[in-house]
Amino acid sequence: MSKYEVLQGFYAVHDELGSGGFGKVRLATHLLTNQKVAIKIIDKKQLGHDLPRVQTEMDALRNLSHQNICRLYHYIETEDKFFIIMEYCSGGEMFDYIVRKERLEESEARHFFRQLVSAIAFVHSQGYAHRDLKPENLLLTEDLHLKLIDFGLCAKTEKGRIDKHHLDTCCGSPAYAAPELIQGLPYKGNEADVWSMGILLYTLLVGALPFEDDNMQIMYKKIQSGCFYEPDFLSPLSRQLLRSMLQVVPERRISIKKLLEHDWLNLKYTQPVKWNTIYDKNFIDRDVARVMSKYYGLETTDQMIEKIKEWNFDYMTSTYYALLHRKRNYQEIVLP
Ligand SMILES: CN(C)C[C@H]1CC[C@H](N2C(=O)N(C)Cc3cnc4ccc(-c5cc(Cl)c(O)c(Cl)c5)nc4c32)CC1
Repeated sequence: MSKYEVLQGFYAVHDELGSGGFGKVRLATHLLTNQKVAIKIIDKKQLGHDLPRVQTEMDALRNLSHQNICRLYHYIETEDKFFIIMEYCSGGEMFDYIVRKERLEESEARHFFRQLVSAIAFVHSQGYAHRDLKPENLLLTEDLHLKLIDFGLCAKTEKGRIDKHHLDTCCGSPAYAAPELIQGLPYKGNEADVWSMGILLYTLLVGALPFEDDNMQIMYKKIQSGCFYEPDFLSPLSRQLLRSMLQVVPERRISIKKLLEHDWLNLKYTQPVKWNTIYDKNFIDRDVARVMSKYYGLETTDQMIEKIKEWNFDYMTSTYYALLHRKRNYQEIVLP
């Protein structure tokens, strides 16, 4: 008997994939399609004053539909819990991938970094900042596509409102946190994200952190200095990019717009980074809608399409996405 009544008949819950301050993430099966999903289960009692972080993450996940952001399928709130059902990323954490390979060739680092820049450029274009970028929050799919997760600390940078955050939440991990952020100075989420991306690029290319020390105070000093070791194997272009991202003074730091045009990012690529979403909320896959219309007993496929377009993030939304995922993986799309 699964502990979670509300999931009965919709999902079969399996082992834990991992946990964090919020609760736990479990592997599950979407029963109608037999597709794997990940379910983030949050216990309201455990959260206490952190409850708004769930609302923040939900708003972000609802609005940020992008090929390099973990997809929200379904959202259930009960009296004492939240259930956030999302696409399952079977490739695991980017962190483990780097550790296994020690460090990546520049071409492979570029393959992943272009996808991260795409996700963050999109997040910023929608008026958000992630604010907790680190390898643990980058997952991989079976075909090595990068998926950004964990928007619990993200912030809406309202257009026009000066996005000056104070250290309201001890944002992310200090090793990836921008100097202005750890000094508790007012900072801009977008600029802090660019710094964290610089740290991430360094870990991809070097297999180590640019600023590290067991003693937190010494690590902070290293971050404020902005001086980091550049191994000989780094190409001049990659060093130039790292230095432009790891600028201590935020105003001198490269912008995401300039980053998209940077030569290192576009080396050997004919196309610039496609940072806008390739998903179209108004385009519904007809094959999937047809199969669903039969199951939901609707007269026509078009009726089903109109229902799906409501995007209620209910079981219908998750059935649509689960079937779409099957189709994209060349499996037939059938419902019992
Ligand atoms: C270390 N963190 C604080 C939590 C950890 C929990 C397991 C999770 N995971 C893993 O660690 N695998 C190894 C497998 C895995 C597979 N698919 C996943 C799909 C989504 C998510 C996910 C997790 C969280 Cl906390 C989110 O906010 C969002 Cl939007 C998405 N995590 C997944 C996930 C990675 C993060």
